[in-house]
Amino acid sequence: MPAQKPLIGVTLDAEPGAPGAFSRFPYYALRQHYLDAITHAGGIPVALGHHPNHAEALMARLDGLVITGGAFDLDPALYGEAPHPQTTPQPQRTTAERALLRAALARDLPILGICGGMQLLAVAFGGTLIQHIPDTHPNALPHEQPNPRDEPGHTIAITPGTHLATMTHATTMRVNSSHHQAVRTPGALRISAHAPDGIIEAVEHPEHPFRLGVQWHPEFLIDPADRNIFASLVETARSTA
Ligand SMILES: N[C@@H](CCC(=O)NCCCC(=O)O)C(=O)O
Repeated sequence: MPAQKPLIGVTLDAEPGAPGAFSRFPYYALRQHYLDAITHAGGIPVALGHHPNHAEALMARLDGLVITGGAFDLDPALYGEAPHPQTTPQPQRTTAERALLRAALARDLPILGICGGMQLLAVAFGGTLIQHIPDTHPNALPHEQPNPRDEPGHTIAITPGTHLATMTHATTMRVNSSHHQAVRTPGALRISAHAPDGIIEAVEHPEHPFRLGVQWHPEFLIDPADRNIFASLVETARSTA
């Protein structure tokens, strides 16, 4: 009997609703790329709403977790800082995602954090963030790339000997970029990729086979190695289900 496809939870963005928007009422939102990338890798994606009290029951039924990105920022109080003027928290989403992350960690599930999700993962392991790259890194690359997000914005160098290097079989990747913040210190995680300007582009847990955060959006599948990331997530979820 073929192995069952693993169920991979995927966090959602939330919009308040407005006349002329998708709905006048509050709604969840998510680009289709996320669910498509998991499906193409052999998993079954499951969209997760913002109900922290469901987190443990949900992760008990799921085999992995993807914490997606969004046009918002973590509350800097989570890493001991005062807010920067350019920092825009989304408390309801962060509360829900922190509960899902805690529940997934407690069950030793594979976790992929994408963009803002990488930042949440780093902070959960004691890391800190750069709240607004242009202020502290004036010579940085344009990490909010001017060209379309389905095109590469810059390259990254992958740290040899890391899980990211092993799963991608790559030393460099071409990635898109859509962020104004970045990981400043990785806490208990290790750095597995940098941009040419030194900005941290990936972090991972050194002992766990798949607790990975990436600053770019691999769900666009721009670089062939992006497919390896989702394949490794699904295979880890399948083998540990
Ligand atoms: N706080 C982060 C958020 C970056 C991020 O998740 N961007 C994604 C944009 C929307 C999307 O396409 O998902 C930062 O700005 O650094």
